[in-house]
Amino acid sequence: MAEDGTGAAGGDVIELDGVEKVFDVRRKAGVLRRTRHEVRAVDGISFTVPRGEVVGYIGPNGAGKSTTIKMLTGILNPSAGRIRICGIDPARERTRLARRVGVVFGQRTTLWWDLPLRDSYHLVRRMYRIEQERYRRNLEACVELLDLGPLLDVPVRQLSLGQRMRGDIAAALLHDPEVLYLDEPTIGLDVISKTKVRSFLREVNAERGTTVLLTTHDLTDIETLCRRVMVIDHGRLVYDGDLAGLHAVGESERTLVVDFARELPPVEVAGARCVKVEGPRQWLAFPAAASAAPLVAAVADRYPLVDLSVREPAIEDVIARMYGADADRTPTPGT
Ligand SMILES: Nc1ncnc2c1ncn2[C@@H]1O[C@H](COP(=O)(O)OP(=O)(O)OP(=O)(O)O)[C@@H](O)[C@H]1O
Repeated sequence: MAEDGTGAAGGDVIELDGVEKVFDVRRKAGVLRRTRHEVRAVDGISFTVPRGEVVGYIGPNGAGKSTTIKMLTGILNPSAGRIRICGIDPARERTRLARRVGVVFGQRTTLWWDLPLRDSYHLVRRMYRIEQERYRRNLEACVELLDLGPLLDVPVRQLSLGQRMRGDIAAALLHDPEVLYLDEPTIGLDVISKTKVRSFLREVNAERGTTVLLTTHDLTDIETLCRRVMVIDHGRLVYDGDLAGLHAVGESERTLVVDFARELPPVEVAGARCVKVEGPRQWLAFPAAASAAPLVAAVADRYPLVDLSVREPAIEDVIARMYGADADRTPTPGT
């Protein structure tokens, strides 16, 4: 990627080399005394992301994900190492970089609380000096794909979490960013909103070739959107590959939750084991890297099936299993 930040087609859009972030934390240790210690939130991370790739950036709570994203936007300065986004150093040229990236933080909105969505978007347009025709085109596409039409005149504070999130994602895309950072974009959303957000992001990536870095605690986000996943733990990159590989390394399991027409003894099917029975409902654990289709076919063939769903393992479980810390535990079946 050109150092001048011109962002030539192709090449690596996100580049990190030996990046560290150390926080200096002071704690009260008496009436007048304060102790100081260091929190090494990001501890020597290197990776590159080529243009157009959608990458999952996952890890347990406190692993260093948000700190990384804040450094990639220029909000935080790295303590060591080198970062380039579209060839730009985020800490030195935050404003110039802002024109090339979009950011969505699931836990807080970038919209104006008391303004209707439409007015928030006008302000975004003026802030980024988006040319009128481009703005109209982008807004139209977002409104259609994210079902925002009926919400445009509603003040942001009156929107549900799912509606607000869709509104935030549209705001982040109005200036056609080349790179999109999404920090927990589906957190707290219902199933329908999650599906809408995921299919919209797929469309944006396919149509515009936007490079996406996504942090999430929801493995279905990763499964539907990312071919590549990076795992960070204690500030270090501990895995970089595809999701199937991650499941294989962690020997993780998914769960087929099956409702039968009546109560049955634990069913026996090849490739799965029954881990819980509750009335006519049973939980069958199977290797997460395997397809659910043959298992579903085998169960449907031999038993009176009413309904079924597939549960993904929790990201925390997958990572714990990577280290063998939890190797003997069966996944916690949901209800
Ligand atoms: N401003 C700060 N001052 C001191 N310590 C911080 C600061 N920001 C983050 N940390 C610490 O750095 C570590 C990484 O935090 P970070 O928020 O990046 O984790 P995360 O992976 O995003 O976690 P979560 O999934 O809970 O959002 C944690 O130990 C956190 O307490």
